[in-house]
Amino acid sequence: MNGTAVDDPFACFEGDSDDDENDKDDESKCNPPEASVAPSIATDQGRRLVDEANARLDAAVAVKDGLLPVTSASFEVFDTPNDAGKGLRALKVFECGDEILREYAAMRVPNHQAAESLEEAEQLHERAVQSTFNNLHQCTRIAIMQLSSCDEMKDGYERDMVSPLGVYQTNSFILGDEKCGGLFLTTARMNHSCRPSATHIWRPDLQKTVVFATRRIEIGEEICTTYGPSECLDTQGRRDYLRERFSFECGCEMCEEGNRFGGDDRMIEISSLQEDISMLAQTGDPQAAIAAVERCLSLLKEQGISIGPYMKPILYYGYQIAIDGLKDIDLAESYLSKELVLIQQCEGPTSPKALQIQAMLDDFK
Ligand SMILES: C[S@@+](CC[C@H](N)C(=O)[O-])C[C@H]1O[C@@H](n2cnc3c(N)ncnc32)[C@H](O)[C@@H]1O
Repeated sequence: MNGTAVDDPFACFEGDSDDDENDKDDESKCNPPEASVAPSIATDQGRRLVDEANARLDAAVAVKDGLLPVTSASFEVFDTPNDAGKGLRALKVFECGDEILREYAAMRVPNHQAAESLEEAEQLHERAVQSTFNNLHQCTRIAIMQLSSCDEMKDGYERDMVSPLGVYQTNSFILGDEKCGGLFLTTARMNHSCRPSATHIWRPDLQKTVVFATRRIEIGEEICTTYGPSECLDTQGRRDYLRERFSFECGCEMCEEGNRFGGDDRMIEISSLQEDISMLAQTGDPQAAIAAVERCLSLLKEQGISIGPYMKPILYYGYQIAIDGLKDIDLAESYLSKELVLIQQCEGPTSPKALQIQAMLDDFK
């Protein structure tokens, strides 16, 4: 049977997101009345009820700290119909820019350890992952070990041979500039799509990862993010990247259905335009560079990937070329305004980057 409520032994928590503003409501839902004040119930059944209530109270606190998965009436974990294992799917309609969830890291591990060799660096990393894992609350260790692991791809591997390192490598990602990686129990359930419906961003100001819809997501539709690559590649290129980097064969709709989405031809044209833009900007042909920017933006839109990581550098190029090459302030302002809308949708309206761009726009006035 699908769904977090059934699969997850800790699934007693409700709430659209782990939003601080919702915390008070969530607490009143999760706190069983008088749970922590043991009344004088002498029976075994009474004692068991109090123990259960206290366990729920502990767990309710834990979910606020990223120690347990976030559960919600807005999405659920389900078994995907293809080879991608579990995934996240929408239980309500999300519009582009809607926040889907936010959560603290269950586990954070520093990335940069001084080492003499690659081998030593790998050993240090493995030790750091293992010792961080060992120090976690038991319920978090159990929740982590329920996640998928690239170990499972290896021949002869059984589920009970999966290691914390394998799970960490499969599910963690780098936290912005913070020189460490993080594993997030709910975000980790999002599969990759080369034409994603969502994006996840580490917000250092909140110390949380936040997931936003990058287009309308219908009820029942899978919520997918992108694991990369950052440049536009054809199907073969993207699949090679994902196989080498993450050890899986991408089965997303864009890879499976190729040219239904204009696929390879369009992606190859976008890729060559990306190269043209930087070359034209450097060789002092700003008019041609701006024409390439505009063509690129319209192809990204046609491809259905115009809200997300591909778009940001193109808009930034447009802004730079308009300022430095064309000296056209109005055009520069229009690229910056588009970038602001994009960042507000992908990182949140009060994110540090959105506020920074807003301040730049205010300077134009
Ligand atoms: C971060 S986990 C995502 C959640 C995972 N499916 C689960 O069951 O918990 C990454 C793993 O999901 C699978 N996966 C993610 N995106 C995929 C895709 N587009 N095609 C095939 N498998 C995918 C791969 O096995 C990958 O190693």
